[in-house]
Amino acid sequence: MGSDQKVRRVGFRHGMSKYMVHSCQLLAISDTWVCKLLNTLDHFQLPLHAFVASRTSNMASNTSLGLDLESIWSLSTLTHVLVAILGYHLCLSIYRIWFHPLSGIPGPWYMAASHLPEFYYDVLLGGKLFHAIDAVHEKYGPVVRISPREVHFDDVDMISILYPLSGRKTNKPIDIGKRTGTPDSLVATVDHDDHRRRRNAMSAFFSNNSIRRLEPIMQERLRKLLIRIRDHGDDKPMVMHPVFRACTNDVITTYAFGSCFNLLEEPTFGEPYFKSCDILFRLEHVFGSFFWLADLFHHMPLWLVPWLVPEMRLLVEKQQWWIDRVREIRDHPDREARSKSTILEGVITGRLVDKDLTDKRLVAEAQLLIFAGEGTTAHSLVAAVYHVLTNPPIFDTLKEELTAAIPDDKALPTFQQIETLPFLNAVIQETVRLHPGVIARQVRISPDTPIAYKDKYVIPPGTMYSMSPSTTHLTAAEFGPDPYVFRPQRWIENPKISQAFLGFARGSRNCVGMNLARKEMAMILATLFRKYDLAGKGRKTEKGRPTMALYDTERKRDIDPASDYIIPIPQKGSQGLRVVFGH
Ligand code: HEM
Repeated sequence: MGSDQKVRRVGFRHGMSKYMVHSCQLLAISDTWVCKLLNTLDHFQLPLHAFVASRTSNMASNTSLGLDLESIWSLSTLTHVLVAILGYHLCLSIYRIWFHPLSGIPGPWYMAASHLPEFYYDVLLGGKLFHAIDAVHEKYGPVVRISPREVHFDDVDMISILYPLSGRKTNKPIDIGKRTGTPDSLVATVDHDDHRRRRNAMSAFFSNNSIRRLEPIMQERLRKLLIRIRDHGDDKPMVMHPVFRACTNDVITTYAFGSCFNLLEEPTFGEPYFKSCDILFRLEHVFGSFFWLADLFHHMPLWLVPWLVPEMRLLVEKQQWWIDRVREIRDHPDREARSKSTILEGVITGRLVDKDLTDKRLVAEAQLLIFAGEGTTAHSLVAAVYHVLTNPPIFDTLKEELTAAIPDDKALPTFQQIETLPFLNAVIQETVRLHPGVIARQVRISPDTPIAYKDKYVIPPGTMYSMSPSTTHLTAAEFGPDPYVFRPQRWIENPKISQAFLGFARGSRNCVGMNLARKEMAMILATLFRKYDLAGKGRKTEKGRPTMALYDTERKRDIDPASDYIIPIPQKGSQGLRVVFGH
């Protein structure tokens, strides 16, 4: 185990003991509170009966006593209701720990007993369950029960069994739709067969051949990106996340609808809009814990949302734009004859059934495409730039490869030039391993077939099970003794390690946009690192050559995930990756 990983592990252990203490405190507090309440009520019972009896005898002569009696009765009813609720939860917890079909799976009793730990880590602490899960694996082994109804794995040998490409049905729980507010989008589709039909309508747009049509669109955006960087001014730190997010948003919106918001041209790179979207991500765990709240929120009319949450106005405006575009395509009299150059045109005119073509589902699909296609790739791009700039030997190897492939440093790269560059591809793969743009657990359900774990345990059909890239990518033996270290060469030395890679998920529900994500990353990284030289301590730069260097950016604070809100979020107060350019 490398020293960095040890540090991380010790950090986890420390974090875990802290979390355990917190959860025990929480349970203890609620327990004490409940005991106190019961004692008080118990204590109250006898005097209450005596009081009721004495008052009842006087009732006929004093009408005001009727009111007292009512409040007394309601108090007594409340006592019974509370005791019944507590009794029910106690029995349920006992059942879940000792008699549930998952009771033999290792894991802490409090996670088996209730959803309270999930609520505590994800809602109260803010997206921290993923750290707690790592610590639970460390203590209980590669298969653990992390909630009354979910089993989590950290075993590379299970990947092909848990995430098959074909051969058995793979469902998803309704949770994902509730959390994201897109219950009928592809990623949240519960039923296996519905998913296959919807995925087929979209997947052709993401083949390597299909995305070739995006080359001029990407090049045009890259030209704009370079202009914005030049105009930003020399030696002035540039916050890169919104810049990359604007770039990826423009590309995916154009591909989905045929036009975009030109966020790269906005002075703020669309940051206020992104902040507006992030509120939805921040609500994810709250909605996951309170489905009724999710339903209430997602069923309210669109105009009411900014009225209740003014910060979401910009997102609602974009949602209205998506709705208008979807209706325009779907309700076009000559729908079938329309060209199918955009994803939405393809989806709408594809072989779908009526229930797939409702306003609600199509807008959810549009929202999924935009959200899945922008922040994810931008997050990984930020991490890639950080690692290349902090590792001069990696920068030099990449520069050498790019210089050979793209002889003219004033020209933008073409798809053909960057397609087969082993080191650039290794940089991308290593980045997504350490910094996947989707950090959420990859949850699935096998609806009909039980899943066996090495003759030890059987996961019954209908059970939620999951794996997480943030766990497996730091523990799998495939990644050697230094899994926390950014070392692209590992992918060139041993390509077989890809069998432990979960960055884009695996199986029939893996990331449909991964070719696009890889291509966007390759084009943006090739453009930046071909044009700019690395400046900094001990680096000799040629006079007149453009340079780039990191500005006050730390891995733990600004790059590593501190919270899981589907997308990874860095520590509070972080400004993310900042870079200074010189021209
Ligand atoms: C580095 C960038 C990206 C990463 C790390 C990533 C990762 C993932 C992962 C892990 C999933 C599976 C989620 C689950 O198990 O529930 C997924 C699904 C998906 N991704 Fe990506 N993604 C990236 C970029 C993109 C891009 C550019 C698009 C383009 C629109 C995209 C579209 C989708 C869609 C539509 C799904 C749902 C697929 C399905 O359920 O069949 N992703 N992505």
